[in-house]
Amino acid sequence: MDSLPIIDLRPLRDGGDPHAVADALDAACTDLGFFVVTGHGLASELRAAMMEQAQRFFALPADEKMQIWIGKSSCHSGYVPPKAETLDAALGADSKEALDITIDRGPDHPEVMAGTPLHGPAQWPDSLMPEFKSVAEEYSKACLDINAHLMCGLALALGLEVDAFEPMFTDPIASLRMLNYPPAPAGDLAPGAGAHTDYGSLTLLAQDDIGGLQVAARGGGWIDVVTPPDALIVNLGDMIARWTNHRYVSTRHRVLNPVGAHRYSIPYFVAPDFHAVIEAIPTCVEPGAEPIYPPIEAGEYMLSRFDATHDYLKEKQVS
Ligand SMILES: O=C(O)CCC(=O)C(=O)O
Ligand SMILES: [Fe+2]
Repeated sequence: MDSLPIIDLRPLRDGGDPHAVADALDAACTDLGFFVVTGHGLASELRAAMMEQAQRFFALPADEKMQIWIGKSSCHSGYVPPKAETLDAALGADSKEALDITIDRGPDHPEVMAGTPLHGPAQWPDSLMPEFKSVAEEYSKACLDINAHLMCGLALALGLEVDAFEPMFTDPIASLRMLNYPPAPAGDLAPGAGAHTDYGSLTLLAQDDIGGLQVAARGGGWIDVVTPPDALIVNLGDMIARWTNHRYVSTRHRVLNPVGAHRYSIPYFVAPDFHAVIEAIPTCVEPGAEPIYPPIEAGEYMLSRFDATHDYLKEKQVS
C-alpha cells in the first residue's frame, strides 16, 4: 500500500447507517492505524483561521513566545522551542517548535483542586494575540466532536455498544498542538520530527500542503502522506493498541524537514479521562487468554510518555 485509505465519516454524524464506516475503520485500524477522513465536520474556514493564528504565533520573537514556555505550566501547556523534544533518541532533538494548548481548567475544577497532573490552566498567547483563544477553543470543540464520532465508530467496529467509550471521555486529556518546521540550515542534521508512535487514543491531524509526513509501511520503507484539501489524517496512539490488546495498531511516523518553505501542521491529541482505566477490551482477548498488558490509568500512561521525550520534564526529574 502506498497511500492511506480515505473514510467518509458522514454516516456517523448524520444518523445514517454507520456499519459500513465501522467496517472501514476496523480494516484501517487493523492494518496501519493511519487513515484519512472526509465528511468530518471541521469547517474549512475554522481550519484556515487556526492555521493563520499558528503562523502568527510562530512569527513572534523568541522571547515573546518564551513568555508562555511549557516549563512554566503545571499541565503540559505552552510553547516548546526548537530542539527541546526528542522523539527518536537515535537522531537527537527535533528541529520543530510547538505550541501545546491543553483544555483550560480553572482553579475550582475538581481535578485541579485534587492536584491531578495534566490538569490546570492552559497558557494562552493572550496579550499578544487577542483572537487566538476563541479560534483555538472553537477548533478544539470541533476536534472533540470528531473524536466522539470516531470512538462511536470504533466501538461498533470492536463489537461493542455504540456509546461504549462515552463514559471514558467525559473530561479527556486532550491537547491542541501547533507545529512549525523551519527549513533546515545547511549541515543541520536534526530531524523535523523523529520517528515515533503517538501516546494517546486518537490523533486528528491537519497538515498544510508542503508534505514531509511519512508513515512506516508494514513491509518496510515509508509512505508519503498526501491528503486532499480539508481532509484530516487520523492515527491511533499506543493507548488504543494497548486497549485493544494489539488488535489495532499504532504505527511509527516521522516528519522530514521541509526545503525552502516552513511546514505548519496542527495535530489534535486525545486520550481518555485521567482516571479512566485502560484494560484490554474483552472482545479483543481470545477466550482463556491473558491480556498482553495489565490495566493502567490513562493519565499515568500519558505522564510516563511525556517524561521520556520532553527536556523540561527530564530536568525536573533530575532536580
Ligand atoms: O507534523 C505532523 O504532521 C505530525 C506531527 C506528529 O506526528 C506529532 O506531533 O505527533
Ligand atoms: Fe505523531
